[in-house]
Amino acid sequence: MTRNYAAAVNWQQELLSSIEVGIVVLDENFRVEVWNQFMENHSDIRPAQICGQSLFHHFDDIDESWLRAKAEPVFNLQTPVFLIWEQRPYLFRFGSNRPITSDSACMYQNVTMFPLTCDNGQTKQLCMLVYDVTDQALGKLRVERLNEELEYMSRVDGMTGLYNRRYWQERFDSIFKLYKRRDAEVAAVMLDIDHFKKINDTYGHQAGDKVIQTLAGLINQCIRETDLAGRYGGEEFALVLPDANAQQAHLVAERIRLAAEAATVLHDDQPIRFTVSLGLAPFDHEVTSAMAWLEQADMALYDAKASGRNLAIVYNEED
Ligand SMILES: Nc1nc2c(ncn2[C@@H]2O[C@H](COP(=O)(O)OP(=O)(O)OP(=O)(O)O)[C@@H](O)[C@H]2O)c(=O)[nH]1
Repeated sequence: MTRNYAAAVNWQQELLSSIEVGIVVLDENFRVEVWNQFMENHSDIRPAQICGQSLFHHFDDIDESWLRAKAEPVFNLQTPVFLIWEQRPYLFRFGSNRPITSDSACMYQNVTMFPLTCDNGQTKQLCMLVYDVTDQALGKLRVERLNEELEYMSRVDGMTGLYNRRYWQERFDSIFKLYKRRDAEVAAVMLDIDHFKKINDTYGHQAGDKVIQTLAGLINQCIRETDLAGRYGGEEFALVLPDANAQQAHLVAERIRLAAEAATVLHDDQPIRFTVSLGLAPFDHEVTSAMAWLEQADMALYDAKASGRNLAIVYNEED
């Protein structure tokens, strides 16, 4: 061995040891030929323990048939293959050395596999480069989570947890368009707390807020998951009940009305009772816009108020 050649081999060894990337060389049977310092540090497996042995023998949580299928083009077509953390968070289950306050117990990894070609042009080995992308992945996951939270907050009324008016209206408009093309039943409901001003005036605004929150909870208990409930205004709520004809929607409305009538809200040890009025409008193909449909429910609500309150009334064109 010449002096220059020996020095080059030494540098290569140092390079393999100091680089902050995992380097693994595998033969066609997935036996390990090279296992650098990065891999040793994170796995606690020394090269002498793993070289010459099957990778799967040491990492039985790696899905063998999946990895073999992924590596096939590297051996057969001599093309590189990339495994990214978004598809699988990691190939090797290594602990993350991030602070325990971070959300990751494991190291997120991107892995590149590329062919090592012999002089005769054949590929008998592949090289894996294992990149620690934990910071990048956690950053991206955090941004995604924040965006989801923002989207949720932009749709929901902070006081009740029901949809806010803007989002409810948006969904209502698309439901209207959908049912215009369908031959199916759906009903819109508007409901409003009776004499709410009196509740505010008697018990205070905070007590009024509690009544609104209690009613929102009752509405949620009385409707299906597929129904759409929103806070339309101060003490006014709007619902859409898919697959409900006038009679079925009236049953739901009555359930809400009776639940409100039976509820007691405690504020400063004072029991507060309240009732609600509801107006229902089953979808009618003749109706020309979502707004016109909602106005029918509003007219029925007006009717319920005018007829004495604590009532659920179905819109009737003749009235
Ligand atoms: N506590 C509280 N009050 C609100 C809120 N939004 C609106 N209000 C009050 O709700 C009251 C609604 O009063 P009105 O529209 O006169 O209706 P009402 O007293 O319920 O009478 P009817 O609907 O005719 O039975 C007003 O006093 C508003 O100030 C809110 O978020 N919290």
